[in-house]
Amino acid sequence: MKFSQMLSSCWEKNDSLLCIGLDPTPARFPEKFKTSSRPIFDFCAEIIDATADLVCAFKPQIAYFSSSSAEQELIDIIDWIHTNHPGIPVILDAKRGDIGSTAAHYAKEVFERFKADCVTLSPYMGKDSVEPYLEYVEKGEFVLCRTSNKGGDDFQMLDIGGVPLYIKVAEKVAEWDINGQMGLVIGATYPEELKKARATVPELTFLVPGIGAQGGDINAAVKAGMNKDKTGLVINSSRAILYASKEADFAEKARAEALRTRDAINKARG
Ligand SMILES: O=c1ccn([C@@H]2O[C@H](COP(=O)(O)O)[C@@H](O)[C@H]2O)c(=O)[nH]1
Repeated sequence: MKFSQMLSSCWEKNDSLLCIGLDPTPARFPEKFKTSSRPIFDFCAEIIDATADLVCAFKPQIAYFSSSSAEQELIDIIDWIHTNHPGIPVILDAKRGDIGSTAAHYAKEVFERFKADCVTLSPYMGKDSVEPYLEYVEKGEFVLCRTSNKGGDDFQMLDIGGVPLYIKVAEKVAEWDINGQMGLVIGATYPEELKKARATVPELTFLVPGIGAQGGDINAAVKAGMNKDKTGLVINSSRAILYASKEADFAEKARAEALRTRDAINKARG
């Protein structure tokens, strides 16, 4: 099934725009994982099983796996989601960007080796750097547009002939997206920009990090970024859910935080 169809059906089935980010940091895991031979896999699997009915997607961040030489655990956790919670899309947050010949290998890695349904990409190297991903027509790509961090101002807010660069990126992505598979990354920390981007590209889906640990306002972000159908958003929270408790009740507390977040998003949708 196409990534866009998987996402739409999870928005509806789970009544949720919430995406849980899988950013596993072993030092923050509960005690019991100290004796596990695969702590990253075991921790993520428990979080996934406790929350799968509350989300529209899971978003593993590749650096948290590769920095611990845990690529096999990443492969296994994506397989775990597809096998045990079929239909929930996996967005691999890898922020790739390189010349076409190299991008073809990154695309093969993300879609064939890791078997993710979607990937995050940098727009900095232009159209030919994203084209190899688009050849996987069933898959999705979210392109960095207005990132959630303060340093995003350095380039994204530069005036490019009367519009900020992030708006130019939004326009370009809409132009490149001939197959309805692309979207934008826009931080919940910037509701004004969410609103302007939504007005510029009403049809694109936005991946929205920055609520939870980064302090973005859920109500403001949802109201600014949702589309005319009150969807069009994949709102990510990682640390606030994963580390809601460091005790034996971590999965239960993660579920409670996920439920609270999903409901706050839905309240804002109206
Ligand atoms: O603009 C961006 C793009 C990506 N991220 C990623 O999202 C999560 C956020 O984690 P929290 O714990 O909810 O803050 C993380 O994987 C980032 O790499 C982002 O924050 N901002």
